[in-house]
Amino acid sequence: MSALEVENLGFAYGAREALQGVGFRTAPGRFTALLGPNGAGKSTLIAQLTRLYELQRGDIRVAGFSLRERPREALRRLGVVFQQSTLDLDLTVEQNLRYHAALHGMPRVVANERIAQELQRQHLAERGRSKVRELNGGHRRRVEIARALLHKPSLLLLDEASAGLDPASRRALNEHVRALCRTEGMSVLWTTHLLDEVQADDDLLILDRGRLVAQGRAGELSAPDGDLERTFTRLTDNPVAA
Ligand SMILES: Nc1ncnc2c1ncn2[C@@H]1O[C@H](COP(=O)(O)OP(=O)(O)OP(=O)(O)O)[C@@H](O)[C@H]1O
Repeated sequence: MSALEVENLGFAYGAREALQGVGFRTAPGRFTALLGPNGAGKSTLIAQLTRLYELQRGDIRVAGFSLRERPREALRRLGVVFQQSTLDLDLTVEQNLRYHAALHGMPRVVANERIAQELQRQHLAERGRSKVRELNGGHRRRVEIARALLHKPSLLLLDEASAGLDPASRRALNEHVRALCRTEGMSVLWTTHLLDEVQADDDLLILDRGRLVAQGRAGELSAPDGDLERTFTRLTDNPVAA
């Protein structure tokens, strides 16, 4: 079964078409990059995936559950790290995670166990008692990943998760999430407008002006010369983002 299936998705803001006939599947245990220049429709797609916006045309399935027919089951299998951080800077890492677990009705004993496991997995075990304000940007993002994974979703969605980080932290975060796929079999959808966050072995989706213009293994899409930047520019008519 696919980790995520998007079927003939269409969305318009009034008369303005933001997504048209978008369809793809992502494989379990894989790092899938959704790449597109500004305005391509990435945020609109994410907003529908997370049910911030109602679906207009088409459907989305998470681990086989349709967002139209079984929205609760679908959302339960989805963990999301949004572009804008929603951590409370004046609470500790553990307090932030406990608060989230309580909001989701997780019994306290279960929550404490899951929090300890997740902090370990995100290499943050020593930072549980630190205030979020004391952490650097990369660590804060990893706290958000821990939080997104508390309810054990099968798909982790990261929306421009590296935005605002310096280049070294950006690379480290990207590597960290790849390692979750490799060693833990996590399915990931990573949206970005930055080509250097894509590697040859990734499954790649390229979105441009509301349409999916390419999908496949990144290394194959950039053949014959292996130059993904040239492929991206050709497909989207867009000079590459810095
Ligand atoms: N609230 C809105 N009202 C009208 N048009 C919108 C609205 N939000 C987005 N759009 C338009 O829909 C299209 C897709 O925008 P969207 O924000 O989904 O793209 P994006 O790929 O996420 O870009 P960015 O990285 O800049 O956020 C763009 O043409 C945008 O101008």
